[in-house]
Amino acid sequence: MKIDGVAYRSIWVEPSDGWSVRILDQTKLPWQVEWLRLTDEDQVTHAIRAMQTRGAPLIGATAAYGVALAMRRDPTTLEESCRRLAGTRPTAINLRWAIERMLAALRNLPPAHRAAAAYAEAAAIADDDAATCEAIGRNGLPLLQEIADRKPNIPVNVLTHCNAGWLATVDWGTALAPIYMAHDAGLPIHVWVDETRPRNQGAALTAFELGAHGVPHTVVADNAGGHLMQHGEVDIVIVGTDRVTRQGDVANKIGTYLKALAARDNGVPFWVALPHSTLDMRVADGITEIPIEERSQAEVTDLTGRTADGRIETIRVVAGGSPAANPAFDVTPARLVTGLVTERGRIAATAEAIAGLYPEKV
Ligand SMILES: CSC[C@@H](O)[C@H](O)C(=O)COP(=O)(O)O
Repeated sequence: MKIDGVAYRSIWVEPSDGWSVRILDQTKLPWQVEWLRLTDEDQVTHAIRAMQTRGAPLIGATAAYGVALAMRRDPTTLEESCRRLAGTRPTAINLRWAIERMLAALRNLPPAHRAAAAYAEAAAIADDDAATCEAIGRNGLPLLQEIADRKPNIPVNVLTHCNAGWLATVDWGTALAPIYMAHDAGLPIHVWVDETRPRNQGAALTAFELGAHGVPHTVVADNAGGHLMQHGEVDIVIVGTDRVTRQGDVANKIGTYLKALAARDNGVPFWVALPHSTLDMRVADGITEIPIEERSQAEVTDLTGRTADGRIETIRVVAGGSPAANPAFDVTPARLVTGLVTERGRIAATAEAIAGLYPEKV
């Protein structure tokens, strides 16, 4: 990914000291590009909870570096640090996946060797995510190419929800990776960006990313998708995900399910892009078995933006004493999903296809 022409990853180790960890403060985007420097596990847990860093794969990589920072300070706290980091957010399974990988790599090492091994394992997780997302891009590209072939010189209209781009991963993104590759290959692409209330990941983050990459896009209110589909303005929906069950149910940002329903009603293909770290083979039924994060009411009652004179301000938009509810994710049943784009290829969202592609996970 590039910001102002400079290539970055979404997380990296500060080269000048070789141990502190840099992340973009996503609560400041798109108004300020501010790289935070994380120096201990507490800062990492805060960054994940407060969503300074977010997106399922990136949360996993950040937690892995949190373990490394904890091991640098006190290598005898491995189990406790992993428990704390794993408890920061409940829905994205990548967090548990990364912590379990860290535990497996470190548990049997003498404490004196744990810090170095933890940094190496966290770096391997980050490298794996970047390479995996790039492969997702390659495997998703033919979906867009096929549509472009059917309507030469007319933009392929993709609708996406939330942010599943490089800000949600170490690099490339999941749902946005095929879009970047299609754009770079010269396909005419236009993206409908759902604003994604309450936290506006679409309006703030996806629009920022696509703009930085020069991809034509339009931000729409979350409620616009069904209308656009009814009028033939959407060729394909591609979203990311925070957890996919062994039967293919998909947890993703709240509002995704409604897009899947509208897509089905209008014959629009609904694809879900995911890395292997997002598969949770321990659960089958997403609706009853995936814990859905409930976040603060303030995310619904308040809006943050930049004033004309450049100040970042938060204002209340909900009437006086009205309470709010804020479920952060929903589950789209596998029957509404056209298919899954993974680093190993594209498959149907069925138990058989998932088990066939990932036999080592069964
Ligand atoms: C590639 S992460 C999956 C996304 O589609 C997802 O909804 C997401 O961005 C994660 O939610 P967030 O609550 O912003 O961490």
